[in-house]
Amino acid sequence: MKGKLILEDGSVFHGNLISENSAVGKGEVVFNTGMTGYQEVLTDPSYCGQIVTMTYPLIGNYGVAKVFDQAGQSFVRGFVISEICGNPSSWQAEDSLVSYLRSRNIPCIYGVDTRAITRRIRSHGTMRGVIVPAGATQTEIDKLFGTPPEIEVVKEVTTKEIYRIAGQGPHVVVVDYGIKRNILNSLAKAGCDLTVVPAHTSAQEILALNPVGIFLSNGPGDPKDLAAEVNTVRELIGKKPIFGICLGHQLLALALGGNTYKLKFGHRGANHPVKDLATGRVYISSQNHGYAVEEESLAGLDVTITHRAVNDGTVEGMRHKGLPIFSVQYHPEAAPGPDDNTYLFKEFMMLLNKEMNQAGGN
Ligand SMILES: NC(=O)CC[C@H](N)C(=O)O
Repeated sequence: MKGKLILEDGSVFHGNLISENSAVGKGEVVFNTGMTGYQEVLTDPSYCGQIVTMTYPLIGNYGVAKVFDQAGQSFVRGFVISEICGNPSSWQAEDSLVSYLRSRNIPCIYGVDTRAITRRIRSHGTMRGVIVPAGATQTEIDKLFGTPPEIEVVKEVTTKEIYRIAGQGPHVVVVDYGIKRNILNSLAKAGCDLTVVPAHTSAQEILALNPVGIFLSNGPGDPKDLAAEVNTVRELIGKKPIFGICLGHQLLALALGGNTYKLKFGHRGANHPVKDLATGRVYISSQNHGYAVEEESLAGLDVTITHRAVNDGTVEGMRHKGLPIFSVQYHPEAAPGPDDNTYLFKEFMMLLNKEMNQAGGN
């Protein structure tokens, strides 16, 4: 079935729809430059509300397997591919991407010029868009564009109930704003005993669980839409060691008195270089963010900038000067991407062990 992707600026990209049942999708159109990792991208809850364009020209060639899912379902509003591989080959493949997209009713358009889309987004900035059948009327299209942008995306992706992932080490409360499975795996692998709580959990409820430390997860949307969550983080500062990733990093910055802003077209891919400012070493990182922490807003706060994006200088990490609190904008858990940054989970463990020793010594 023929279809098209229409951007807010009126540009139209023609292609084929993967299924008639899920022909319509609307959301903010973003691009991801990863050469692999399409299944992790599809199931990363941080993409909730967005239509993702993959810039790599051939997607689906190693199929899909359960082990790569980052959540129980996909929250993307659409997927845009140049050439889709219907005949995958990999020892791990359990199914093809085509049937994965169809069985989950994920709106997908393929056979489109993804590089042209990317160039347009790069020059105009991120825009909203819709995926529709070729025959969609202007009234139908106007109606889709007429609906307001989604802001309650964290509510959609956060866990509905508290759950535990038992471990031998320090107890950590994980605030789930839309957590990727591999973050939970990485924390568990580092030795943490985990209690995962919904995004709206209050500071009192979190502290009542008596954690050694607190982890703030990744998640979709604009951090400034999360006033209650920012207040909660503010109440937690100074009480326990805190580690934040991506949205967690942004919420921490807002809670400390800093500011966030929207990037023109964001960072999404698996090979973004970040510089550790203390050592000068450059790490290759997995990234997925459309917002960032405003550097000037951190001046005068008790915060040191620890990492910076090599491509555009964006703040990619910070650390509190006096408290055991640190955060990164990129994804040390990778999935997809390189494992260069998993040492950060060990650093969190060191803070937790120190906290336990101090508590033991009191
Ligand atoms: N991966 C994330 O946590 C993304 C954070 C936020 N939604 C952003 O786009 O910047």
